[in-house]
Amino acid sequence: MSSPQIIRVKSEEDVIQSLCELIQNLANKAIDSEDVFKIGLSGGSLVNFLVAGLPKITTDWSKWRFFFCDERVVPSESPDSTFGAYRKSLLGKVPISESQFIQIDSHLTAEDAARDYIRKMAPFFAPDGLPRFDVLLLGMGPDGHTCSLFPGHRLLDETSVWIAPISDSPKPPPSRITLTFPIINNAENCVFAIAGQGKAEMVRRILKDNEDLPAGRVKPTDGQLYWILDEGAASQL
Ligand SMILES: O=C1O[C@H](COP(=O)(O)O)[C@@H](O)[C@H](O)[C@H]1O
Repeated sequence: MSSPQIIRVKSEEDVIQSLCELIQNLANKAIDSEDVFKIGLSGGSLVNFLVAGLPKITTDWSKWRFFFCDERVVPSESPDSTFGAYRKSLLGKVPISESQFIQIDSHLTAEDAARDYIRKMAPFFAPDGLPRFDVLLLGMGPDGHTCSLFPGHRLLDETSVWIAPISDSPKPPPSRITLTFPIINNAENCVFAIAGQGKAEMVRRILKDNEDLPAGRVKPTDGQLYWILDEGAASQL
């Protein structure tokens, strides 16, 4: 793994700008070489970052395919649905359609939804080996979780499936699906974009103290890891 690139900027607006410039570069590079750009989205604060920044970038939007790093198994009309959040706030701001999102089937149990999502994802990737995303956009909760991989949870050591179900998420809603570490760490680029003092302690525990927390286990084996931090988030480094 190459060493993580830690990009320190002043404000949340600067985090959004750096993040979206980086996404633009990576997207256009992938489109030039592969004619498609495969990006994994997280929920939470990332949604607002992307809604503010993506309308400003220049790219061929028709080539983008949106996957979910994790998703809550709730109807897309629910305020807890990550797809629902992007549909409500991003569609209409950039020229993309719902069909470019690889969505979960929320009518299924988490177990079946995870299996179904693997089936939906598979045709976008080479038939042998692990899926290799161009970019995974990752969040980090104040407890150090990323995707729906929570501290101390048995899914941290899951290596047998690309996507795992979780029905006891400590953060509501309890029923979710999540990428597992073998897939996360097979991505070409993993990007954390973090703003605010509220995450400063966790950023320090991961990046400085090297504590074994879920977000700290993101270490792409043959890819690049980025942490984009504003002054607040980087204040304990
Ligand atoms: O529950 C979740 O939380 C994380 C972190 O969210 P944030 O609001 O603290 O940024 C998010 O990355 C994940 O996708 C989501 O399901």
